[in-house]
Amino acid sequence: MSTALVELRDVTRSFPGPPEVQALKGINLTVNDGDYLSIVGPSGSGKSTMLNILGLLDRPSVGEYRFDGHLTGGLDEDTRAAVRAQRIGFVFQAFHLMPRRSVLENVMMPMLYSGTPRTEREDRARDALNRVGLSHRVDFLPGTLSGGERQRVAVARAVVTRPSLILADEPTGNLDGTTTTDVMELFEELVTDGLALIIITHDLAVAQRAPTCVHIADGRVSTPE
Ligand SMILES: Nc1ncnc2c1ncn2[C@@H]1O[C@H](COP(=O)(O)OP(=O)(O)OP(=O)(O)O)[C@@H](O)[C@H]1O
Repeated sequence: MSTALVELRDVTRSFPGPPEVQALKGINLTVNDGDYLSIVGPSGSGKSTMLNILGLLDRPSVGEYRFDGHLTGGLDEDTRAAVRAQRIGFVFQAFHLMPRRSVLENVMMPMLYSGTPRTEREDRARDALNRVGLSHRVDFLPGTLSGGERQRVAVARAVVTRPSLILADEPTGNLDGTTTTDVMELFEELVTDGLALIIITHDLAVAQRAPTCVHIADGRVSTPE
């Protein structure tokens, strides 16, 4: 049996408070290479907490998180940061691009501390931008782009390190209908190439595009479909 990319086992995350909040309660989740799943649930149900744990930005209070078969609980912060930088790409609702840097520089940024020579970083960033259909925008500043273009830059930045997993938190929340479809089609091409994609969304039409939709309510997975 091949190793799962992501495995949460009985994961609970409590915030001490007071009052104490149990944001996640006994979550089990397995994600394999090339899996595509959406996470939906009401505000405050634990979606971002789960994404933070999956992205190694936070740790379970109880339970285990294995990434590519390795237990992550005992890893120090530097190792976690390295795994995050090499294996996980993040896409956010508000794009989080650096406003004073060109599109190309934004996409080169995740490789800055990887030791990759500048020429290779630039080639890879140009490839990633080509991939998202923005080769004509490399020298632009993010503020001069449309919302859909900005999110495509963010997708290029997320994939430029060739990660195994993309975590997307409301990636279409600031986009209109047509642009949402464009960005989702782009994500889905990445899944076809073997990346695993986990997307948090309030948009049911977006959620239903994924073959697996995980519903969270009050910190528990309620009805996986
Ligand atoms: N750092 C924290 N300290 C204390 N409580 C927290 C913290 N982070 C999250 N919580 C609580 O945990 C619960 C889950 O929060 P979380 O942000 O994961 O929900 P969510 O489903 O992502 O919500 P939304 O859709 O509104 O973003 C909430 O009750 C929240 O108040």
